[in-house]
Amino acid sequence: MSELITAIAATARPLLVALDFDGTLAPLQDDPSASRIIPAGVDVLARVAARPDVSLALVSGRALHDLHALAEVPEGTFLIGSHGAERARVTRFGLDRDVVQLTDDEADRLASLGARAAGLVRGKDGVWVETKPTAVVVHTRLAQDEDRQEAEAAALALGAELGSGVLHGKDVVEISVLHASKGEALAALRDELGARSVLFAGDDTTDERAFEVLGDGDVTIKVGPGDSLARHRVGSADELVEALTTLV
Ligand SMILES: O=P(O)(O)OC[C@H]1O[C@H](O[C@H]2O[C@H](CO)[C@@H](O)[C@H](O)[C@H]2O)[C@H](O)[C@@H](O)[C@@H]1O
Repeated sequence: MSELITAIAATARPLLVALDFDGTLAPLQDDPSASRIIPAGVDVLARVAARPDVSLALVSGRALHDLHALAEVPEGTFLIGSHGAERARVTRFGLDRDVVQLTDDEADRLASLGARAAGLVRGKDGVWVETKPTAVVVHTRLAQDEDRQEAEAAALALGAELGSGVLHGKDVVEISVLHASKGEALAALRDELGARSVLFAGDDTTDERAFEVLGDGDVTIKVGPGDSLARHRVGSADELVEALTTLV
């Protein structure tokens, strides 16, 4: 932890603090609608965002409207949703957002994906489908091993057939009709803001795309166990929030 705190203190300014949501700020839940940022996180993010030399962003796989509803972040926060396919900024009047426009082919494939995914989960206990503006997600957190393996294999095959991008995260297979990644979205936001350094924290394999685009002067933090390109590691959302207090 002390190495991480030293690295955070040494970041060049302006600094972009970009954080994943599920598993990073909000402990994982069986029901995604029950996810909440930990209370200490709400407070520290408000204080981080108030710093004149720091910008705050959440970079999530969540659909943007979902992320906005769950993340209690202050005005000015950038929200990147659907793994980079959606983007907005929080204002006092609501979200200032870029609306995703699907082509006819993408819209048709999304509709087919929804129908085919619904078919592949039928009869499998604990497997269900979440739909997003650019993707469908097959969730397997509550399934027993056999149903989980079958559902994930079928979802990956469906993704190869109809998707433009497939991500295999924690108990989810996400099939998108757009090419998007947290890495591309984070690099674009960094350029736009002219940030001299970036702090990014994430817990899942999908966050590795963001770690990939960061360099020596940046701070990369893996939350929890698992292989990672990140230089630093914390055990939980509480530890991450504790480290972020260094900024304020
Ligand atoms: O990029 P993230 O902010 O980590 O979002 C990734 C996915 O998060 C949600 O699923 C994950 O969290 C759920 C609630 O804790 C959990 O039940 C599920 O197993 C996790 O994979 C969300 O439902 C997905 O749409 C996001 O893409």
